[in-house]
Amino acid sequence: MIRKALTIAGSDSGGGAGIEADLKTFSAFGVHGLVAITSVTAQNTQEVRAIYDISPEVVAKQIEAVVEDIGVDAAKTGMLSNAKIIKAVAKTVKKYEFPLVVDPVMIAKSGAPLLREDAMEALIEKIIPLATLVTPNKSEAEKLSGMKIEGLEDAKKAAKIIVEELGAKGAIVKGGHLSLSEAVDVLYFNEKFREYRAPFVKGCTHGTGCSFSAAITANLAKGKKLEEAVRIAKEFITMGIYYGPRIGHGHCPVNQNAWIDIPAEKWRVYESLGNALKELMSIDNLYEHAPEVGMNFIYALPKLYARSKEDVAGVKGRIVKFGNKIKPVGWVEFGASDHLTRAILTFMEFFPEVRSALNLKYSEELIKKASSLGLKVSFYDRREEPEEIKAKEGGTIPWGVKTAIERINDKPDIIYHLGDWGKEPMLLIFGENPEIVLRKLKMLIE
Ligand SMILES: Cc1ncc(COP(=O)(O)OP(=O)(O)O)c(N)n1
Ligand SMILES: Cc1nc(C(=O)O)sc1CCOP(=O)(O)O
Repeated sequence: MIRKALTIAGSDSGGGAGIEADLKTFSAFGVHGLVAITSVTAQNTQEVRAIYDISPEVVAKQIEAVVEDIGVDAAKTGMLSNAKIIKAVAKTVKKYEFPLVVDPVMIAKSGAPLLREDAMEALIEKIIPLATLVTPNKSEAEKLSGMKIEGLEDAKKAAKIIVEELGAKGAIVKGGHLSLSEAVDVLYFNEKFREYRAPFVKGCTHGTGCSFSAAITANLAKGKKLEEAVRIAKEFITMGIYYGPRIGHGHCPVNQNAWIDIPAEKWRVYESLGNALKELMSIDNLYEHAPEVGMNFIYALPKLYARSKEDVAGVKGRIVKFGNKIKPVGWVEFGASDHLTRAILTFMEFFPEVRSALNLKYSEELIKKASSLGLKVSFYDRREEPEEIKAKEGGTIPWGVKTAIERINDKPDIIYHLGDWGKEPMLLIFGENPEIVLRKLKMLIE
C-alpha cells in the first residue's frame, strides 16, 4: 500500500529547503508526497530575495483537496509565514486525524525572517497544540519556551515546556547549534527523555530542518513509532549533510537523495564490475600480462559518493595467475582494493567521470602498441618521488597519478611506472566504467 505524506510549507526556488526538500525526502522513503504551498520564496543558497504569501483560503483548499480525495497518513508544517495562514491551517488540519509534525520555521539559514513578528503568538496558540511533534532548533526552542538554552539540560527543559505548557504531544530540540562534541537532539515524548546522537559531519546544511522533519513525517506515514521515526530521520539527515552537493555560493543544500542513491549506485557498480570480471576471465592469454603481485579490477561510486576505500569496489584477494588462466581469489566487494583505489580516487579529482581501472604487468611492447592505437599514455618515476611524500604511508600512488596527469595535461588512458626497489613495474588502464576499461584492454592485448 502506498503511503501519503502532506507538507504544508513554503517553496524554495533554490530547491534546498521548504516544499522542495520535503518532497525529495518523502520520495527517498518511498512515500507519495502531497503539498499545500503557503508561500513562494525567491531564494538561493545565499539569500531570500522575495516572499509572496498564498491566500489563506487557497492554503486551506489545497489541504482539503488532497485529504478528501487521496488521503493523508501524516503531515508536516514548515514555513507558515503569517498569522492568517497559521489560523487557516490550524482550522483545517483540526478536522482530520493524521499525525502532525511541526517544524517551527522562523528564520532562514541566510538570516531572512520566514515568519512575521506578529505571527509567533498564533503559531504558539493555534499550531503547537495540534502537534504530534515539534522540531525546533536552539533559537526556535528559545523563542517557543521563553528560556535561554546553553546546553543539554536546558534543551531538555525547553522540550518539556513545549510539551507541558504549550500542549504539543512531543518536542525534539535539535542540538546542531549547541556547542557539544556531537550533534545531540533531545526528545521529550510520553513523559520520557531520549537522546539521539550523531557525529558532527562537515557538509551542506541548507534545508536540514525541513528534511529532518519531513523524514520523521514520512516514517510516521509508514506506520513507524515516533521514537523509531526520529532515529531513522537522524541517520538520514547525517548522511544528507555529509553528501550534500557543493552548489551555489552560500549554504549548500542537504542531499536527500543520498539515502536511496548510495544503495542504488552500489548495486549498479557491483553488477557492472561483476559482469566485466566474468568477461575478463574469458580473455585468452591474459595470464601472460598478470603481474606477480596479482591484478585487480575496480569501479568507484560516482564522484559525489566516492570518498574513501569503502566507496570503491574491487576483487577481494585480487586476480591471480592459475596455470595458463587467471582466477579471482574472491569476488567483487567494496573496500577490497588499496593500490588501485588510491589511484582512482586521485584520478577522479581531475576527471570525475573516470571511475574504473585495472592493472597489468608493465611491458614496453604494450606501451608502444597503446601509443600506436592512439591511446593517451603517461607515466611516473618512483625515483623522483619527493622524500616527504615517500615518508607518508600510501602517498606514492596519489603523487604518481597526479604527476602523470600533469605531465601530459590531458586525460590518460594508461599510466605506467617502471618500479623501484621491491616494486614491480606496472601499467594501469583507466576508463569511465569497467566495459570501457575492458575495451581498451582488448585493444592492447588481442
Ligand atoms: C521556503 C523555506 N522554508 C523553510 C526554510 C528554512 O530552511 P533553512 O534556512 O535551511 O533552515 P533549516 O531548514 O535548515 O532549519 C527556508 N529557507 N525556506
Ligand atoms: C600491488 C599493486 N601495486 C600497484 C601499483 O600501481 O603500483 S597495482 C597493484 C595491484 C592491485 O592492488 P590492490 O588490490 O591493492 O588494488
